[in-house]
Amino acid sequence: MDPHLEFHTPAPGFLLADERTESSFEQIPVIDFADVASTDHVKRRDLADKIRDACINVGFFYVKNHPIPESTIAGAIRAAGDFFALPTDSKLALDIHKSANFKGYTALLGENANPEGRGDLHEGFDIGWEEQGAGPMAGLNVWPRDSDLPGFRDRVLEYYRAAVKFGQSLFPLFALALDLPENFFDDKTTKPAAIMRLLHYPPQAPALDDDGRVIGIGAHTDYECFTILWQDAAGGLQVQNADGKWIDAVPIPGTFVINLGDQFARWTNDVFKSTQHRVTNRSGRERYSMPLFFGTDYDVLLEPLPSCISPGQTPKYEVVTAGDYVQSRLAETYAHSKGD
Ligand SMILES: O=C(O)CCC(=O)C(=O)O
Ligand SMILES: [Fe+2]
Repeated sequence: MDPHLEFHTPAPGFLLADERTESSFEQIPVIDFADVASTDHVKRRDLADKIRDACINVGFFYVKNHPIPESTIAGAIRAAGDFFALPTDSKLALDIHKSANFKGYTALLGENANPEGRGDLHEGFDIGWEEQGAGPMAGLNVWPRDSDLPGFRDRVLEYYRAAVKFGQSLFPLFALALDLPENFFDDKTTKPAAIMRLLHYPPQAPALDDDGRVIGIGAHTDYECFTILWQDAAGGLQVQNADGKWIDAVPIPGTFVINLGDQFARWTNDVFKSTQHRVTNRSGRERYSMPLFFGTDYDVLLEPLPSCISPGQTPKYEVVTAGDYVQSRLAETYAHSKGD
């Protein structure tokens, strides 16, 4: 049997629900992924245990020794710089509001991640899974003309494919971390609902956030299972602990940040944390980042895992499909600028 598919037998009576904490972390753990492709089950179990710890206590962790080549990252970031430097009219020709499935360009203040906010001080470019029939969120991406931006599409797709592959390699580890068979998510992630964004945050002018309602991206949780985030050296990402304190997710060269989203919180009845986070770019220079949000296939039901519900406990969330959930959250986020 392929050791990756080996079934892990949970300890008798093991209840993940008993592990739920409201811990007030002060630091975001760094996890070494050198053993991610190991066929040694003990090493993978060890990695999964570290992931479980981070998911239960923080909802965020850094990954070092990740598999994405630095040249692929550099190519995508160069593409982002070139794209956001285009004239506004060329970018608005790709306006996300013209797309049926949330693909394309979001102008400054076009998104409002926190409903209390007045628009987010970033611009973005979104692409996703192109295969038709993968649900209403899938469909063709929109791209600038190659003559306007030679090489853009190839560089962005090279990064997208590498990040999707990385994401696919994480699902078996999350399954192990949840004491499930490593292949638990295989039939739920056949058409990866993976949305990737290029983000550009101009330096934050002090006057803008007089009332704290216009920042780079307002406090929010992500909607999918997990996010693979590359951030540049500018800093400004913060993560909220259970006491409400904002902890800096300082950029660490050579790492990715992984954070959990609402789909995993729903599978686990909040044993795994979908942690609030926000960005304020006070570095005095441009900030670029690239999140890839990895969800399950559109029709997968977000049903709580039995091990995450204590006897007599009522599940916290109504069961919905993963796709309907993400689609409704995206609609809320962009409603703010629709029709402008
Ligand atoms: O830019 C970042 O560092 C975070 C972006 C983010 O939280 C998001 O797009 O959901
Ligand atoms: Fe986020």
